Order: sequence, then C-alpha cells, then structure tokens
Amino acid sequence: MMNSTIPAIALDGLHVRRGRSRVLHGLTLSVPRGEVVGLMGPSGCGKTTLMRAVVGVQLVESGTVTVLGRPAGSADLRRRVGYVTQDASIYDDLTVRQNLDYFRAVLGAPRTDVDRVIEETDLGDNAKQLAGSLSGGERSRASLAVAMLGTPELLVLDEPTVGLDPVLRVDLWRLFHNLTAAGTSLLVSSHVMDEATRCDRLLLMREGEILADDTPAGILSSTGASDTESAFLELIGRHPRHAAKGGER
Ligand SMILES: Nc1ncnc2c1ncn2[C@@H]1O[C@H](COP(=O)(O)OP(=O)(O)OP(=O)(O)O)[C@@H](O)[C@H]1O
Repeated sequence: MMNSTIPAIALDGLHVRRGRSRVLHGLTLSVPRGEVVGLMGPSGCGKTTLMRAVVGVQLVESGTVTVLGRPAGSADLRRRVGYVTQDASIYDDLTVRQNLDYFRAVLGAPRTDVDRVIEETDLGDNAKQLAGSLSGGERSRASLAVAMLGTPELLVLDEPTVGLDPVLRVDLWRLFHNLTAAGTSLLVSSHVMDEATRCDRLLLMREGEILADDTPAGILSSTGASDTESAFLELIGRHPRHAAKGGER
C-alpha cells in the first residue's frame, strides 16, 4: 500500500562489516519518496554496500534498515523494490524481449508490463536483438527495463550511467525523472560529481560516512562552493576524521 508519509528508505545506526573492515559507520538517514536521490562518493566509500543493505542482501552488524515501512529484505518487498547492480543482470543468449518475458514470469508481473517497459526505456528497436549484442547504453537500459517490471515503488540503481556517453547519460536521467514524476522513488549511485546536479537530493558519502544529506542547492549554499565537487572537498575539510587524512582518497 502506497503511503507517501513513509520514507522510501530509513536507516538507523547502520553498521556493516565486510571481511575484516567496517565499511559503514553507523548511518542514520531518511530518503524521501518520489525523488531521485543521488548516492555520491569515491570508489570504495561504501555505496554498493549501502545499496545491498537496502535491498536486503547485505549482512548487517547492527542498526536497522527500513524500506517502504518494512524491514529491508522482507518477502513482500521483493516486488516493491527493483535493483540494478553494476553488472547487467540479463541473459546474453536471449533477446531483450525474451529476457523481459522470462523475468516478468518469475516476478508474476502483468503480461502488459513487457511492452510498457520496452517503450519507457526506448528499446523498441532492440526488442528482438540478443542481449549479448547490445551496446553499453542499450544494455544499461535493458537491465533497467527488467528492474521496472511490476512497477516497483523504489528503484535502487548502482552506477547506472557508468561508461555511457554524455548523450545517453542525459537520456537516462530524463527517464529517471519521468519515473519520479509517476511517483517512483530512486536511489542512484554515481562517482561522477557532475551528475549530482541532476538529483533532487544528494547523499555525499566518504569512507562509510555521510558527509551531507541535502538538496544540491542546499549543499552549495551551506558550503559556499560553486560546484558539487568543490562542495564535497569543502565538506571533507570540515570533517575532523577525513580532514586529518588530507583528502587523499
Ligand atoms: N566481499 C568483500 N569482502 C571484504 N571487503 C569488501 C567486500 N566487498 C567490498 N569490500 C570493501 O568494502 C568497501 C566498500 O565497497 P563498496 O563496493 O561498497 O564501495 P563503492 O563505493 O560501491 O565502490 P565503487 O564505486 O568502486 O563501486 C571497499 O573498501 C571494498 O574493498
């Protein structure tokens, strides 16, 4: 049941270890519904780990992760949350449409969803093409199309624009905003700071901590920076733990 007063994601004191190191250091935050929220930060800062916790596949040391009002990983969230990992999770030896038919059946989504997501991701010309022969951008959109089956309320997209040329990136961001206009919530990770301005809200992350949780305009005004990259550096400088390391990562 859609209830817009419940956040898309709520973290409370989330600690996660991977291997011997602690990757997330007690994150507490709330991601509102119906917005594109950018999870930005350098490689290795913990973005994928946070996303894995949100979709309920990451062992959590302590704290809670609540998604659409339910504990992350709850069985009933399976159809309400779509996840696209960094590696496209489609079958190379099936066509785009066959992939979508297969995942639709697994999910129990309506048959009409296949045509809908093909149209929404602009894959009409590629529907009969083997997934293995798609270009990088088409492949990203095919993975996204799979995640959009069943009309999930929350889409968690791990670096969806990595490796795409600027034109394709703009197309994908347009699609993200079309989805939020229809009420979907998006958590999108990126380490490309120039994508920050395309987000409704930003979580700036470094070494497992959130340095800022605000709108792009709010982050610029609170730091006095002229762009998000400078704002990020300013925030690192203000943070005792990170400043001491001289912002080397
Ligand atoms: N299976 C694992 N075992 C041990 N450490 C891991 C494991 N997976 C990830 N890590 C470590 O956890 C930290 C966070 O990794 P994570 O993949 O969440 O970062 P990220 O911000 O998504 O990076 P990228 O932008 O490069 O994808 C890194 O230091 C990484 O080396």
